[in-house]
Amino acid sequence: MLSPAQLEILNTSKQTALSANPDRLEEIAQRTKADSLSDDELLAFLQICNTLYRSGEPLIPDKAYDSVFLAELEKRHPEHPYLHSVEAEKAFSGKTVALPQRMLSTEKAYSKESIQKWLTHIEKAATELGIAPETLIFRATPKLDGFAAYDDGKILYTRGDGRKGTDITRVFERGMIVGGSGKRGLGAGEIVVNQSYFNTHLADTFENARNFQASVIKEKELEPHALEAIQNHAAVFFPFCELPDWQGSSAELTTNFEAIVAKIHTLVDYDVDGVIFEVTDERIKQYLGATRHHHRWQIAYKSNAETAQVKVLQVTPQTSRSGRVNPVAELEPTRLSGALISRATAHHYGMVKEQGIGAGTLIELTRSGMVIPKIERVITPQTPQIPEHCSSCGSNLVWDGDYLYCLNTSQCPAQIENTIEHFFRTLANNDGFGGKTIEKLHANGVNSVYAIYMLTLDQLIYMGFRSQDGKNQIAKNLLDQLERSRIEAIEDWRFLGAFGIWRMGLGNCERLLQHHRLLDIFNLTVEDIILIEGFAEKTSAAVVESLAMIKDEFMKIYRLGFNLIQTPLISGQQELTSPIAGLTIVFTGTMVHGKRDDMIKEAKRLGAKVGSSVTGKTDLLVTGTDVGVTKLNAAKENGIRVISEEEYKALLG
Ligand SMILES: NC(=O)c1ccc[n+]([C@@H]2O[C@H](COP(=O)([O-])OP(=O)(O)OC[C@H]3O[C@@H](n4cnc5c(N)ncnc54)[C@H](O)[C@@H]3O)[C@@H](O)[C@H]2O)c1
Ligand SMILES: [Zn+2]
Repeated sequence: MLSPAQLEILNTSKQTALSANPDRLEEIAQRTKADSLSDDELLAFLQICNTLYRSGEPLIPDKAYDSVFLAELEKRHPEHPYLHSVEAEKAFSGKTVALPQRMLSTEKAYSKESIQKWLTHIEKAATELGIAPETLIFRATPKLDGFAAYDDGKILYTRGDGRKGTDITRVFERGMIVGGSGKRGLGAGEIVVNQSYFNTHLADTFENARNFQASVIKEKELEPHALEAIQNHAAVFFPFCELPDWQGSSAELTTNFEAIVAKIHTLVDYDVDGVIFEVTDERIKQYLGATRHHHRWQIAYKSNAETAQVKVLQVTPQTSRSGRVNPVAELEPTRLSGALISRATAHHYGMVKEQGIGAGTLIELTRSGMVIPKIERVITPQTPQIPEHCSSCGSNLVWDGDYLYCLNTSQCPAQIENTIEHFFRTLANNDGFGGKTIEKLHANGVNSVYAIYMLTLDQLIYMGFRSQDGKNQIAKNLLDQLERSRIEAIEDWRFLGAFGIWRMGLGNCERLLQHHRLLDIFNLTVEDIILIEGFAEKTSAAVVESLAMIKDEFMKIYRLGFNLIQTPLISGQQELTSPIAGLTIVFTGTMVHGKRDDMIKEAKRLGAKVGSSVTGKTDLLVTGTDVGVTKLNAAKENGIRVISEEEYKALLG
């Protein structure tokens, strides 16, 4: 499942048609097979992965991105511009400014041989310049896996597209310090977070370090834990020139290669995803220059140790807002290509049971980007740890296929609290309703979003929302935030998404509301929803069912009066300009360009009526191959225009 955050990024970036189709996106991401994709699809997929990765919400592991999808593009089109430029990041809000110096990516090497080749290249350049190769000094530093930025002493810039970045000086105003000597103005570096700090203080709030780093940069008010991390100096901007390093000659580097690489990985307590080698002589740097993608005097070595064998300490069940119980394996903390990993998820309890995952199980772990890694393979199984009762409410758990569920929807604290938390988090126009507050409210008998909106100041104070000196500011703040959530404008699709309807992530909510007004959606049938692109039959049925279930609660909350921005309807606009609006069309035969069902949906979207047989009312008969004579004759008799699939495509333009 794509997360709400991922869908939101896709929604706002709208780069490609593929980003409007989360189901297809997920299918590609999960199969990690690139050869079946068309060129367009492959490029679109790479761009989407890149956008998500740079926004802190990676969709696929780095390894899959590099060695499956990027490699496929390289195999097909070695000269493709995407491979030869800096992968741009989605612009963060803030002023766009030209970078004082170009920021590039790095060339990558995965073997010692490639590094040796690079050394030979540098030595050749030295000889050409009349410099004795033995006198050259090489520098090795940890390749920080953080968020690249550039500090000119006044402004801190993001890398952007390598030429223009965003002014994010605000991170210094938030109290972030510079790592190393602490001096400003030292050029390129990365925003990084201390690994041990992340694991003990942030791992519960942020899915991964990349996610945290991106959040530090955003304009939005900082999450309290993130602010605390900055103030505790656990998150810093570290200039590359200040990094601890190894320096030596080419001969020393070749002789002690493995030891140097191992040593560099231990020099900092930040996520590291390789070693950067560079030559220090400025004359050679100048002489070699750069491609549009990387400096020729620098190279990144990435070892392939991206998998590790790890022991499971225990499997912890977590009940989600839908009642599904997810198995989370707590692991012996293990360093995997730079990151310290202490938790992994198994796909579902079916897998836990079948493969024997419990205390003491040895598993093979693959680092998935920076996301909580998934368990790839069980090496030595143990007795599986399967819960019988919900860890939150104690009710009996039941199996549905591979999944375990707690069915106590109306009383299970985990489900209620996660549902409420999801509501406020999705609205994203309020603060204060995090896990702890909601837990406390629930402990005081408040068990729905509506009930929260009904609370009075006295009730909140009575529940203990006041400071030790008896002041009522905390309770007042909560009421203010509730008010703010209603007054501050939000898109109606976000409001709908906050109800956590099954299969209705933010992307689907927006798509639905592009075709129907918010209050009309409760009257829709499965057939109505299927017509919308991206909704298959199963999804449509689930949506109708869940909408019916939440209708009462939805209406109660809706009537509180929120400041909703209406999604513009696209069907109306498309219909007006569509060449087939108002026509009655019949499709017949086998279509070659796509499925007939899809063509029917498209035609309806463009304002046409679609008939199943040719009658006097038919305007257009569209024919594929193997067309039956009955329809053709009927068309002839009624003087109806008959066109081929090609002609129909041309008509739509
Ligand atoms: N998982 C995904 O979906 C996904 C998507 C896009 C990219 N990626 C990953 O991103 C990588 C490509 O990103 P990139 O273009 O940023 O290139 P890169 O990984 O080669 O990193 C280049 C950057 O390294 C930084 N750097 C860190 N430590 C440094 C040091 N000690 N000295 C000098 N520079 C240092 C610089 O900021 C430079 O901009 C690939 O490895 C890919 O796996 C993953
Ligand atoms: Zn429960």
